Amino acid sequence: MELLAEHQCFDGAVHYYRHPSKACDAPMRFGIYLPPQASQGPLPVLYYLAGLTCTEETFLIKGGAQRLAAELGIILVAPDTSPRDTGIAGEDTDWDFGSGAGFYLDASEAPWAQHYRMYSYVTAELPALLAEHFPVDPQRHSIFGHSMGGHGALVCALKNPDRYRSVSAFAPIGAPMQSPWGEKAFSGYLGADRASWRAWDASELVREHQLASPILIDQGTADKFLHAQLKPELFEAACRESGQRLELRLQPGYDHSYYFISSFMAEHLRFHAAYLKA
Ligand SMILES: N[C@@H](CCC(=O)N[C@@H](CSC=O)C(=O)NCC(=O)O)C(=O)O
Repeated sequence: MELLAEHQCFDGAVHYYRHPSKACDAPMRFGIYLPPQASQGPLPVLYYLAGLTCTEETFLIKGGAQRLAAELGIILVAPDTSPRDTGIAGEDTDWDFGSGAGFYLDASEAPWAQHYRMYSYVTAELPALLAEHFPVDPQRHSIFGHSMGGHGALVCALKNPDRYRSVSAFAPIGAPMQSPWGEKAFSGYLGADRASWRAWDASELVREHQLASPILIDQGTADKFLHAQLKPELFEAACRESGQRLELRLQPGYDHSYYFISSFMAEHLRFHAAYLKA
């Protein structure tokens, strides 16, 4: 692992690393916030999956989570949103597909399948790497995210009900099979057979697997992507039908930005802390 940058922050530190990833067959980057308590022993970990166009820096710069993470003694981990510079033709052409848009799934379609394996990276390779190098408690992991990453967090949790203690999301894509962003990504990464897409759509997965803890979602009502892309009502309906407990909070006047995310960050951290400390 190569340390790219280190910044002291609320008596702890933000570090950025690059490392060779087996899952993605490419170098990957991630950021980590180590609160001051990290010098004293294993701590719980909260993963944050960022949205389209973001990097491993976006959440740690704009999310406003470190002050409370330092108080609560929680390690924050923010992976990049895709592999980069893989050499795949067209990788950097669109902002909503390819670089910065890995969708936290394992692609099955050439040429993406070799490198675009963000699900395996986030749920298996990265936790193993963290366990080797940082004082993380392997029994206490939770996950949250925004937009594409909010959906990714839901998928990671729903596919691994025993691995994550809690999941929450800011303005997640609620049902990617019924969203232009999702249809574009799934067509490219998974191919034309829509039946295979269901394994990567949270509104489908929640019909098969329910979580012991309730899911928390915040959604701004002034979000320009709300009606065309995010459609939280579809995820809400799937949760209702399957019996999954969900708290979907519509926040009047808030948009899709980190001004919205940072406004509710403390509530999400406290939500996760309740499960991580138990
Ligand atoms: N380029 C786009 C806007 C891209 C955008 O809004 N990205 C969001 C995530 S969207 C869903 O995954 C984001 O978090 N951006 C980073 C930020 O700092 O706000 C457009 O033209 O609309």
